[in-house]
Amino acid sequence: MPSTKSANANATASSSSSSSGADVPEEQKAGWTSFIKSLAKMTGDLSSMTAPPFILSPVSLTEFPAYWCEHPQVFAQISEGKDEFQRMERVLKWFICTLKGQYTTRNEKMGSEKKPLNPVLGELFYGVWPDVNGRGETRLIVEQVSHHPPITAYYIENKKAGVKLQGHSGQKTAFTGTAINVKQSGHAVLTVTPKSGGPEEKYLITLPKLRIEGIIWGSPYIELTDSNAIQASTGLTAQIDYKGKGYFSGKPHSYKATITKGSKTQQSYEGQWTGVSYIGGSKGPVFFDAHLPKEEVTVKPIEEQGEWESRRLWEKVAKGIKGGNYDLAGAEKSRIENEQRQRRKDEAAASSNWQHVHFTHVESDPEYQSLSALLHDKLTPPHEDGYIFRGNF
Ligand SMILES: CC(C)CCC[C@@H](C)[C@H]1CC[C@H]2[C@@H]3CC=C4C[C@@H](O)CC[C@]4(C)[C@H]3CC[C@]12C
Repeated sequence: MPSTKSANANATASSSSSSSGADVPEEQKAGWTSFIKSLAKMTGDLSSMTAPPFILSPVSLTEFPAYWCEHPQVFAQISEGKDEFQRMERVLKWFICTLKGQYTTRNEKMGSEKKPLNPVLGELFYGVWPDVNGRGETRLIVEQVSHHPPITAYYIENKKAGVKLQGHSGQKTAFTGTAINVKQSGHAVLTVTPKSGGPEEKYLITLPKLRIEGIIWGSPYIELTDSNAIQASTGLTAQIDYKGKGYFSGKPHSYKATITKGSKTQQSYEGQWTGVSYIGGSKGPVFFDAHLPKEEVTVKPIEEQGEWESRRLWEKVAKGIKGGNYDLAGAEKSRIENEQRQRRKDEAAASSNWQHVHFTHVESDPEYQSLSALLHDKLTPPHEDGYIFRGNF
């Protein structure tokens, strides 16, 4: 049984800190225990739950879409693939290269997975990766398009390279007693204009499931589970299957991927998304090495940001969390939340709605609809909401 196996592997990995809450500061142990108890009663959205200070991150979820482009070179080079297979392989490589940043950065920077700041409706995040060696400038636009449930929409474009990504993301969470299962909602569509000529290509990217382990010890980390897919308008499909410690290789953060056309397998890949992966089997040529240095997004100084921009909006809360001044952090957070509640009341009274700045909501995303039809996958619903970028940089 897969579940037993992963639970055992995890227990072994953490045997040095076997007593519950071992990594929790002494004075926050009671708070951690009651947080775990409240997880059991959670109904799918833990973003608004109160958690003890040691587990709080000073970074808002609106910053997370930047993880899609911390290797801007790999992103830009997708359009230089010579044929549809090469371009799909480059899309897969780019997707795999984002995973380490997306799912392990907080552990690396802050010692464990943390609870991000829960964005307010209308929160914005802008960033850029400069043009280096003529690869072109890459721009990022993020907007929080829903607060309940939280949904973040984003748009990333390198005009010169002819590569752009539009997507949105939300999460449904469930507590198993020892781990948090996270199902991601939303999807992304990558549009590529091949440098070799020919029509624009679209790639639908579905999102993997997460399991947050290490909760009991107070040192959460993410393992990816199940699978996700990349479906190209050219008919090529990539499927990525994830396994933790003890499955494909005995190593955590492992994956296997295949590129297929119809029922024909074109190529397979395997390895660790946090390390090295190989073409064919584990003895094949290197496909991707995750030790490649990443480039963090460049953001305007806070003084030059507008009041809805994430780092300016959360400035004092972040300062409080970073400096251990949790009273300040708490007071500022309440001030922001009260202000939001008042806005919603005023809107209701005026029968008006909050207007998105950069995205238009559609009930069924037409690109999703046509690409998911090619994917022949029972787990992928035929329709999903879309947040379409209006083109206003
Ligand atoms: C750490 C424990 C106690 C609290 C858990 C907080 C939850 C809300 C956090 C922990 C890890 C977070 C995820 C980490 C990485 C990503 C990938 C990104 O592309 C979309 C958001 C998403 C999917 C985050 C959603 C929120 C998340 C699930």
